[in-house]
Amino acid sequence: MRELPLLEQLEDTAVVVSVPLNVRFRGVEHREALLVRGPQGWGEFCPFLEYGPDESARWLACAIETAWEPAPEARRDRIPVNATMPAVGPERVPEVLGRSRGSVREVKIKVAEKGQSLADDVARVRAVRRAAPDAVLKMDANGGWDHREALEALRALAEFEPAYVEQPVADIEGLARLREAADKEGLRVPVAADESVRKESDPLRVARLGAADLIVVKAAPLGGPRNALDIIENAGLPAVVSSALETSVGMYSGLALAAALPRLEHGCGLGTASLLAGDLTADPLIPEDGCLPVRRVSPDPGRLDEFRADGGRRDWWMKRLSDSYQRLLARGERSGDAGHE
Ligand SMILES: O=C(O)CCC(=O)C1=CC=C[C@@H](O)[C@@H]1C(=O)O
Ligand SMILES: [Mg+2]
Repeated sequence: MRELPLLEQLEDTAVVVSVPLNVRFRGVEHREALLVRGPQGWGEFCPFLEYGPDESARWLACAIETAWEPAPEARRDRIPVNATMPAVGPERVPEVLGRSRGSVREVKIKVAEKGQSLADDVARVRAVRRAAPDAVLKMDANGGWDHREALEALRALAEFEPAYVEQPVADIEGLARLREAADKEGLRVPVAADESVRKESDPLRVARLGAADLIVVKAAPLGGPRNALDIIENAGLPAVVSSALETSVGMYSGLALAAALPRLEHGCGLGTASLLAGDLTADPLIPEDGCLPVRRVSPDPGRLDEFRADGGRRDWWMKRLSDSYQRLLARGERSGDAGHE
């Protein structure tokens, strides 16, 4: 980043919102976020509530980049996306898929949810196959299996010919070991790394250790689109851009990243605005025929009021903003009045 805006500039424009989801996703039922406004438009600072200041600082760098700096040069203006299927029962699958408009070309299905079994996963995947017979399927275990469970799951899921399984086990060495074991069995299921890229101090370790066939990249946890582009280039692996469950306003950082990528081999996980029961705009980024347009979204003032979080939640987010800002300064980012008009 060139220069950070002053903390006061961020605080002056900050609006804290809490938007309900229409289906529980990774334990979240309300998505909280702090929006800031810079010379380029709005940015969304929305680390999940349990994240500490070091991790959150990268999300703030992304919000600032999005609001204060022009997007990296775009190579496309429409992004193919996957529908995202939370760990719901099979009976809810048609309803969730129905929230995307038109045909759905790819579906990413959550598996390995705490308290559920492999049979639950297979039933959900089968229901998706039934509802979208021609769609490419992929699964995301969020590191929820151990080695033995993951191998068993890959065997059970192979019949659906997944494009990949995301983060089947939690750690990088485990991913490498699983790939080797799957290969020995002749299981042709590619492995993607997500948490092993965005939560590691060294996002390139996965690539160095040959622990994944591809990487999942998210603009916010990786410190913004430009940093994410550098990581992808240095990793030398195919990349899938995915959301961090932003509102349609924050989704722009992921769209800008996906638009700038030299190669885009898979649908991106940027269709998650359809998991929100409300959004900050009347024209949300809902996929149509498996694609999203690359466009910035400004919040509607009425909707900002509708979803505004006040009192204790606002105080909590303002403190988080300041803590994360201090971390960015401590990392050597310079503050100035960048972009001050
Ligand atoms: O990739 C997608 O289809 C949607 C985004 C998505 O799955 C996620 C968004 C935010 C937090 C993560 O737990 C989750 C993921 O693990 O990829
Ligand atoms: Mg994931």
